This record gives sequence, structure tokens and C-alpha cells, in this order.
Amino acid sequence: MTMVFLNKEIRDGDNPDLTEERKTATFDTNKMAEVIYGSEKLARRRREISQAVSLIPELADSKPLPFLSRNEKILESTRKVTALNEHLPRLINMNDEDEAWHIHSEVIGFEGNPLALHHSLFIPPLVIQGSDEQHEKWLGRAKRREIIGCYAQTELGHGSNIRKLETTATYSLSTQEFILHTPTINALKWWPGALGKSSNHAVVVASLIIKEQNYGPHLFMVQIRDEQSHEPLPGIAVGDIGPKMAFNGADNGFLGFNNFRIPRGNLLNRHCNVEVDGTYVRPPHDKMNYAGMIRVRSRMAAEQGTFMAQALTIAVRYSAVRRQGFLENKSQEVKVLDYQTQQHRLFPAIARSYAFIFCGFETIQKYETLQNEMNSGNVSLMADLHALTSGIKSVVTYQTGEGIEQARMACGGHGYSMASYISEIYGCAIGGCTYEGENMVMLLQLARYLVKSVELAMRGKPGDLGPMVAYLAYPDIKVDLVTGPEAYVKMFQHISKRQSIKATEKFHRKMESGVSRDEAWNQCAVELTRASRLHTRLYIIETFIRRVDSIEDLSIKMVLTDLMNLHLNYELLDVASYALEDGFMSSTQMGFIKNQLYSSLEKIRPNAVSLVDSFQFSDLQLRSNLLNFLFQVLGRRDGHVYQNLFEWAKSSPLNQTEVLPSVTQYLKPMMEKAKL
Ligand SMILES: CCCCCCCCCC/C=C\CCCC(=O)SCCNC(=O)CCNC(=O)[C@H](O)C(C)(C)COP(=O)(O)OP(=O)(O)OC[C@H]1O[C@@H](n2cnc3c(N)ncnc32)[C@H](O)[C@@H]1OP(=O)(O)O
Ligand SMILES: Cc1cc2nc3c(=O)[nH]c(=O)nc-3n(C[C@H](O)[C@H](O)[C@H](O)COP(=O)(O)OP(=O)(O)OC[C@H]3O[C@@H](n4cnc5c(N)ncnc54)[C@H](O)[C@@H]3O)c2cc1C
Repeated sequence: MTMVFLNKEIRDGDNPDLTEERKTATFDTNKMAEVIYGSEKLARRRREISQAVSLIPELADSKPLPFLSRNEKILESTRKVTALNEHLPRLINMNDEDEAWHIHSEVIGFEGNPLALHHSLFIPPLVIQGSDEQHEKWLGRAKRREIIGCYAQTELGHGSNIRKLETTATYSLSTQEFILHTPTINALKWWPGALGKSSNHAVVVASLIIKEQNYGPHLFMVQIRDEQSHEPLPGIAVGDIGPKMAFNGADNGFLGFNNFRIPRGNLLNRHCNVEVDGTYVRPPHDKMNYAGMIRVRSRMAAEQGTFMAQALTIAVRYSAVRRQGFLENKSQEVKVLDYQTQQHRLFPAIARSYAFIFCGFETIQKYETLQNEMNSGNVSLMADLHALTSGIKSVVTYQTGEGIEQARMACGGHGYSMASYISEIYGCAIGGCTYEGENMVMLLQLARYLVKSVELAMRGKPGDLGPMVAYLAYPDIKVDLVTGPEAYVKMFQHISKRQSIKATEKFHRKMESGVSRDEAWNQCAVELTRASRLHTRLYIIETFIRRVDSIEDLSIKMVLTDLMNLHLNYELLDVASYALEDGFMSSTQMGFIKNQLYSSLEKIRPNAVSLVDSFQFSDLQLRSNLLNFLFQVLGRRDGHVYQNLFEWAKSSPLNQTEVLPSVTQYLKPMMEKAKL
């Protein structure tokens, strides 16, 4: 029987320790899900989709994924994604990217699949950079999945420095074609997801050469495999790059061109062009060809927030059923969730998950505004959003990695087992520190923007600063943290401003002492990245406060205020040394922050399970219970962990036979030999 109590679904037969947690929570998890996902409709649609998927047996994993070989993983992920595509039009709104993301995460999990990049990295640049005529030619086919594509930019020798990509696309005036060529091994495309074995098309980024002049990286639509035989076309070398830390259900690949010709019309030319006579038509912004990367980065805060939320759901539920050691009552061991250290490990990460998701919705909206403006020829918002998303991408991926790792350790030994599913989530999430721009490189992009802004403020032109950096010109007025969130923001602004100014001044001093600009930049790089992180963390705090301010439901607002206070104190404590250094923060204030932090942990404790339940991840999504199959088991909603861990172990292929060949072939002879 299921009893609904503030929508927390207390189910008969659930582990009583979890039931107790759900009963004591002070808010409605459905209402919280509406805040997390943006509206009642969006939250409800997620539940409906999860429910519909759970009723379709062919969408379930046919075997436990960690027990599969790489080939089996790719076969299984391809089986599931093609089966899913058959059902999709019935299950989701096909124009809704969030619904598509959600359903893929239910069915595929974190292992990746050969069509993931088709939708997230092949179609979007075609939409953004392709002309109407090019949309006519390829977009319908791509959307109907008549063709499969990927995004091939990174090379063996270059990923971060796009300007130095070595693959060339040389315009031939005589044939009006581009000749794609890979001049060296280093110039092989390397890493693109789904390139290795699955795609028959690629958006290829290559340096455009016209009459021996290099116009820098441009995007080209390239067919790489025959549509019938799926064999590589003559002049193309393509293959898989081998197993990775994660994403092993996907085929990241390499690609080389041997003077491979494509028509002039294959340069994606919505914003730039090469005329028949070789005349180059410039785009409205120098970095227009990088616009697709801003799009992907703008989605990463929400994405990474949900990755961390999944690991935390597993760890918090497990911590509520795991009993070990004693506190006051010596007759019953305590839930490990009652230890302050466990709470300190998990609750700030829950707060960050919420913060990243809220911040993510804002950045996605900002990107959509940019996209609309770009479509009408206005590129003035690009620089701001490039700077912002560069910082956010770097901070959230790093902190998500930290949070997931804490979740793993919080599960003790069982966290280390693949039965927890946390290692798979971790491998996928920390890929984000590297892909879409290596974190240090992207922090330094934001630093360029901050340095320029500080210079404007120094030149007495604070009016020229955009709203995101206006605080760089604010006067330093001491704050009383007791007055609430605004004081925390002011304290953080001071810290961030001071670090940006210090790094800029150091950079200037270096140059004044005769060091070249690039060398001076490098000698200040650590300080500059610190400034970027602080600026970004400030921005995330502000978005959290804005979101909580906008909530009307009192019970939700109260618990989110607790979570926000935890976030404010945890973040400020983490960077307090910057404010102690110049006396802006007193040691008394430091003590206040710590006490607030500990009291926030206590306030959140009764709501912890419901705060993670509110993400409403299904057991399928957490790979915690699939139909009749018992796979990864730690985050199960019903909390029945131990018997399912035992079932999991029994299903290991190693246990299908009592005596393994490793014993008969090697250990037995060794032991026999030792007896002689
Ligand atoms: C639950 C479900 C589970 C499923 C999980 C699925 C998860 C997701 C799957 C996806 C997985 C992987 C996808 C990964 C895809 C990729 O990685 S694609 C490759 C991405 N590559 C990169 O990001 C490369 C990074 N490098 C760059 O972007 C550029 O090289 C860099 C910006 C660093 C430098 O470019 P330069 O051309 O050299 O520019 P600079 O000289 O440094 O700067 C000049 C000015 O240009 C401004 N600029 C730079 N970029 C932009 C931009 N995009 N927009 C606007 N302006 C830009 C820069 O600020 C400088 O301005 P200034 O001179 O200071 O005013
Ligand atoms: C899971 C995954 C999926 C991917 N998918 C795709 C894809 O679909 N398509 C695609 O084209 N690519 C893809 N990539 C490639 C990815 O975009 C690149 O790996 C990434 O941009 C980093 O570039 P790099 O490998 O050249 O790193 P490098 O730049 O070589 O980084 C190595 C080190 O050098 C440092 N460094 C480099 N330059 C600077 C600098 N200027 N200042 C300071 N430090 C610097 C970095 O901080 C880092 O510590 C994927 C990568 C991964 C891991």
C-alpha cells in the first residue's frame, strides 16, 4: 500500500529508517520538485515520463552494465537508444530539450550512447551556423536520424588552442571545393563522441585557407562514411580511440583526411562565407564560429548540478539506512547521517546541487536571449556570456567532482563498489572539467574580462562596467553578517573585487618591470584564476538568493532558506582567508560563520532525505532497481540495500562457476609446485 503524506509516498515495505525520515520532513517534495525544475508542469512531466518508461521492458538494461565488456556496452546502449527512439514521439514533446535529456538519462544512464552527440553537438552547430539552404539540405535528415553526426574539433595535438588546429580546408578556385587535409599525425581529430564507429557525418572544424591565407577555424559539414555500407569514404581514416574513464557506451573517435574534397556549399555559412571567386565574407563577430561552445557551456551548470544530485541521492538515502556506532542511546546504533561529519560531507553538496540547478536555468535563459539577438545580427551580448559561462563551467564541474567524491566516501566501502553507481557518475561528471574547454583555460578567459573591467574601473569609468561586474567599483563598507544574505553578498563582493584588483595590479607591475604581456600574464595566472573562481562563486550565490526570494510557498521557502544559509556560510568560510587578510572580516565574524554553518546542518538534518527525494530521480535513473533485475543497489528508494547487494554480488559473472580458469591454469599449478 502507498500512503501519500505531503507527497512523500510512504510505501509499505520500505525500510523503516527511510520511512521515518520521510515522515519527519517539513515540506511537500512535489512542490519542491516544481521549484527545482521550474514549474508544476515540468516536474509532473518528469514523473509521467519516468512512469511511462518503467512500463516498457525493452527500455530497461538487459544486463547489469558494469559487468559488460566495451563492445557489449556499445551494443546495449545502441539497442536501448534505438528502441527509445521508436517510443519517443509518444512519450515526450519532441521539441522539448529538457524532456529529451531526462528520458535519455532514465534509459541510457551515464554510460553514453552513439546518438548522444548527434542531438547535443551535431544538430546545434548546424542550426546556429548553417544557412536556411543548409538547414533545408541537412537539418531535416539529421532530425529524422537518416544521418548520424558528431562534432569534430579537437585534434591529437590541439584542443584548448583552437587557433592552432592543423586540419586544413583549402579553397580550390578551379573546382570550387574545399580540400580537407590532415598534414601530420598531431592533426588527427581525436576525442569527438560517436565519431569512432557510429557517425556517417561530422561537423568538422578546420582552418580555412584561401589563396594561402589562413582565416582561422571554420565549420564544415562532411560526410565521412558511405550511407549504404557504412564504410569510411575514400580519403578518410576513422576509428575508436579506446576505453576511457567513463562514457564507455560511446565511441569517441579519431579522424584523418587525405586531400578529401567537399563542395563549397559545405562551409556552414549563416554568418560567414567564401564566394565563388574566393572572396571571404567576414562574420559579424570574430569568434562567431565559437558560438556553439557558449551554448554547450551555458547548459553545464544545470547538467552538473543534477549529476551531483544523483550521487547525493544515493549517499543520503544510504546514510539514513546505514547504522554504525553509538551516540547517546547505547541500545541502538545510529544512522550514520546523524554524525556531524557525515552531514558536513553531504549537506553543503546538496546546497551546491540546488545552487547549480538554479544558476543553470538563468544561464540557459541568457543563452536563449543571445541566440535570438544573434539571429537578428546583434552580437553585443557574446563577450559577457562567454566570460560568464567560461567561469561557471569551470567552477561547477570542479565542485561537482568534489561533491560526488564526498558522496562516494560517505558510503564507506560500498561507495567504492560499482553497485553504488557513484563511480560511473563521477567519471562522467569530471569529464566536464576537460571537455568544452579545459577548466584553467576557461578561467583564464574569464580573467581577461575581469582584468579589462578592473582597468575600466581604475580609469574612472565605472559607468562602463556591465551589471555583472559593477561591484568592482563599489566602495568598501564593512558589513554586519547578522543582517542576512545581502551582507554575505557584500562580503563576497569585497573578496572578489580585491582579488581581481590585486591580480590586475600584479599583472600591470610585471609589465611595467619590462616583462612581456604574455609572460606577465603567465606569471600572474594562478592569481587570475583565483579571481575568476571568486567572481563565479559570487554569481552563483546571487542566483541562489534570487531564486529563494522568488518563492511564495512558505514551507518550501523555509527549507530552501536553511539550505541557502548553509551555502552562504560554507562558501564564505571557504574563502574567509581573503577577507581576514585585509581585516575586512574579523575573527569574531569568522566564529559567527562557523556557528551558523553548524546550526544549518542541524536544521537541514530532518529534511535531508526529502531534499534529495525532491529531485525525483527514479530507481531506474540511479541504476538502483530495474524491473525484475537487481543491479546497482545503494540508492534504492525503498532503502533495502543489504539483500540487494548480496543479489548483486551473486549476479557477478565470476560467480557463475565455482572454479575459475585462473585457478586451474595458474594458482593450482603454483600450489602443486610449491608442495614438491
Ligand atoms: C544524465 C545523462 C548522462 C549523459 C551525460 C552526457 C554528458 C554530456 C555529453 C557531452 C560530452 C562531451 C561533449 C564535449 C564536446 C567538446 O569538448 S567539443 C570541443 C570543445 N573545445 C573547446 O572548448 C576548446 C576551448 N578553447 C577555446 O574555446 C578557445 O581556443 C579559447 C576561447 C580558449 C581561445 O580562443 P582564441 O581564438 O585563441 O581567443 P583569445 O585570443 O584567447 O581571445 C580573443 C578574444 O576572443 C574572445 N572570445 C573567445 N571565445 C569567445 C566566444 N566563444 N565568444 C565571445 N568571445 C570570445 C575572448 O574573450 C577574447 O576577448 P578579448 O580580446 O579579451 O576582448
Ligand atoms: C569525455 C570527453 C568528450 C569529448 N568530446 C569531444 C567532442 O565531442 N568533440 C571534440 O571536438 N572534442 C571533444 N573532447 C575534447 C575536449 O574538448 C578537449 O580535450 C578539451 O578541450 C581540452 O583540450 P586538450 O585535450 O587539448 O587539453 P590541453 O590543452 O592539452 O590541456 C593539458 C593541460 O594544459 C593546460 N593548458 C593548456 N593551455 C593552457 C593555457 N593557455 N594556459 C594555461 N594552461 C593551459 C591545461 O590547463 C591542462 O592542465 C572531449 C573530451 C573528453 C574528455
